[in-house]
Amino acid sequence: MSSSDLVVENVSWAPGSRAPYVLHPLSFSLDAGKTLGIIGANGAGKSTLLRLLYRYNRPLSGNIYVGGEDLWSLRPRQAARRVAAVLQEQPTDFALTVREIVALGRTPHQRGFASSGARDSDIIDGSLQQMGLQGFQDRLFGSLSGGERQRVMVARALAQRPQLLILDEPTNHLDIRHQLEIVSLIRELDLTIVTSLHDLNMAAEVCDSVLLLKDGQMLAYGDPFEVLSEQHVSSSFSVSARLEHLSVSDRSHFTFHLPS
Ligand SMILES: Nc1ncnc2c1ncn2[C@@H]1O[C@H](COP(=O)(O)OP(=O)(O)OP(=O)(O)O)[C@@H](O)[C@H]1O
Repeated sequence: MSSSDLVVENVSWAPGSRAPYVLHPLSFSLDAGKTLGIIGANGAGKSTLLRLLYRYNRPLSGNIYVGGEDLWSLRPRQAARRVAAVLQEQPTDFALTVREIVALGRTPHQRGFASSGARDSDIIDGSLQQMGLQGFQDRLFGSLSGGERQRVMVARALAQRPQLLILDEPTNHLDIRHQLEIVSLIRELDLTIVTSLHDLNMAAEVCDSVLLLKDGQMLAYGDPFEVLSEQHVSSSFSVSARLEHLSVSDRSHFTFHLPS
C-alpha cells in the first residue's frame, strides 16, 4: 500500500454518463499531514473535484482511496469518520447553539441513539477552543456573523476527528486577521488537508503542493513554486501575472493585470 493518505486514480466527473466532462480524468496522491491547494479560475472545476473527495458525488470513472480504503466501498458513517468537509454553503440550523452545531461533528462516532459521552464533550471543548469560540458556545448560530459561522463550521469538522479535511474556500467571509488565523491553523493541524483557494499568494504560503485546474483539466500538480509560475497563472486565469520579489519579507508575490 502507498504511504499516501489520499490517492486519486483516473477520477473524472460529468453530470450524466453521456454529458461532457466537467472534470476530465486526473490522478494525484497526497502524503499524510500534507496540505494540497486546488487552484483555478471560476468554473475550472475546483468544487466539483472537492465534491468527489467528500463523497457527495460519485466519480464517473476512477477511484479515491483515503488511508488505503476505497472511499466508495465504505459505509457512509465509516466515510464520515475519515473525511470532513467545510463548504461554502453554510447550514440553516439557525436555532441551534454553537456548541450544538459543533457537537454534530461527533455523530459519525456515536452508536445508535447513544448520547454523547465525556470523551465527546472533551473533543467538542477542544474544537471550540482551537477556533477561539469558547465565549460563543451558547450563542445561537443564526445570531453570528459570516466569519464567526465559518469558524463554527471548521470547529464542527475538527470535532469529527477526520483523517482528511476538505475546505472549500475556507477564507471566504473572513477578515484579514481571521484569514491569517485559518492559515496558521491549517499549517498546524496534524491532518491531511485539501483546500480550494482563490488567493494564490496564500496558496503558495500555506500549501505543500498545488493542483492547478483549467476548464476541468489538471494543468499542473506539484510544488507551489513550480506550479504557480507566471506562465501557468497567466494562462489559467486569462490575465497577465507577474511574480515580484518583496525584499522586506524575502517572499515572492503575484500581481495581476488585464492583458493589453
Ligand atoms: N451538476 C452540474 N451540472 C452541470 N454542470 C455543472 C454541475 N456542477 C458543476 N457544473 C459546471 O461545472 C463547471 C465547474 O464548476 P465548479 O463549481 O466545480 O467550478 P469552481 O472551479 O469551483 O468555480 P468557482 O470558483 O466559481 O466556485 C462549471 O461550469 C459548472 O457550471
